[in-house]
Amino acid sequence: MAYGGPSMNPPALSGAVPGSANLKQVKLERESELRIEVSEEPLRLRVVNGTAEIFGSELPPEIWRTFPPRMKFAVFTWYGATIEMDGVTETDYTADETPMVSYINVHAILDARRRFAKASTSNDPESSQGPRVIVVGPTDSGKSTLTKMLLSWAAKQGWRPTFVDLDVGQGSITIPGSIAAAPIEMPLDPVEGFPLDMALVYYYGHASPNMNVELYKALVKELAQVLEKQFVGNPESRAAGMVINTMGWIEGIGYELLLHAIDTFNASVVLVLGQEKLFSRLKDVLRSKSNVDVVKLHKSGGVVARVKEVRKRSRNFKIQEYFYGLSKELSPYANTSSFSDLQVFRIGGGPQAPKSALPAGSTSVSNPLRVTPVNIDDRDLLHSVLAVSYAEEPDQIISSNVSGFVYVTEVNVQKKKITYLAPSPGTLPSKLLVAGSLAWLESV
Ligand SMILES: Nc1ncnc2c1ncn2[C@@H]1O[C@H](COP(=O)(O)OP(=O)(O)OP(=O)(O)O)[C@@H](O)[C@H]1O
Repeated sequence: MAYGGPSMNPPALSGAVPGSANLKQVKLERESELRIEVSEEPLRLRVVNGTAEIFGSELPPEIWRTFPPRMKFAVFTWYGATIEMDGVTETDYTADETPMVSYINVHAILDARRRFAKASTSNDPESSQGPRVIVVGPTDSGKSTLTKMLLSWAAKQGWRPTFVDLDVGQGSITIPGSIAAAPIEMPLDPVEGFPLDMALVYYYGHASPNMNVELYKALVKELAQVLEKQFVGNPESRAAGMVINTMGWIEGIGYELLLHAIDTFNASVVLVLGQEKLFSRLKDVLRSKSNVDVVKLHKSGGVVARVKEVRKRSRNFKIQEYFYGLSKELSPYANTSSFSDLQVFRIGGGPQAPKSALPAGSTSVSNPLRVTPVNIDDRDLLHSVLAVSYAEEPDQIISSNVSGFVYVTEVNVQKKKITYLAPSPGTLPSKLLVAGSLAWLESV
């Protein structure tokens, strides 16, 4: 089967349904998908006949679901289905050339490895460890989408795999600028996405690892160590293994960081999406590791590329979603504290000059892991997103995960008061807050 670009087949049965101007039915043949870009208005959709799934998560029959503006997704069917849409889309078309068969084959192999790990009676940490999958590839190759599918298919079969998100640029579990992990107990909701309630979150504070590479690595290591400890006491989740999503930065330092993640999480399966060069580099460099499989997979023709501006906007939406909910249905709580009740810290000395930019022979003197207090008076914090650390002392900040985030809406220097939004009421679980370079303007 060829996995080239989309084949723009006209839907076999398509047209307005009497009763609503925007109601349309689409009949999908087996192993084909309906690719949709939602317009600025929400779209309702349901399965009328047959079975269909969105990125690995099956849609219940007959029930209307509402998809938010600008969402891009595909409704895929293994055996054929009729889909009904109510609303105006930006684009919708069917495609029968998809890489889904190769993706489900990967899932089947992972499933067999999970069973093997579960059946292992020995205490050998190797054989009782399920697959540790890392998905890598350039930007817009469909990494997050493949990650979702693998997790949802595994959860559907009763596994409880751990999702790890190392992509600080977009942030699937929580706001961008974070790395996080969460157990996935059931197929992901196609609209709600990843569950946040049991997530283990570390705050890096920037949208690109470039801003402080050493900090990024330190947090990745911290997260991996905590998960490792959790696996020791939990054979079920150990056998289910993990699926790790990475960022699309695959050149230079980005490539080094991929190798660092593969090594730190002891990945056993590296899935390379959409780039021959990366596949061949990783295959070469990991050749000596007999327990690591490097697998090349085709990118889906349905993946929608996002330009820099769109990425920035989607980061802003993600922050907005954290405080206001997906459809702005939540109201965050505004709190005011005295400067003296909170302590805000920054990690590292701001952006580091790349080595190449320094005079020959010199090295940067700033310590990228230094934790320094921020003077709240200087108003720099206005519109910042701050993480609430679980650290008890400032020197524990790097090794501590965070309970959540606040957004600074006002800094009153005269009264020495700071006002912020928080997703839940009451006092913050900690007085130690962490600042980065992540800011947000509510109007965006
Ligand atoms: N088959 C498909 N049909 C329609 N839309 C799709 C399909 N596959 C992926 N998409 C959409 O394309 C966009 C990009 O996909 P995805 O986020 O998986 O890429 P990525 O490689 O993880 O991106 P990043 O560069 O941010 O790491 C998403 O909005 C996703 O929902």
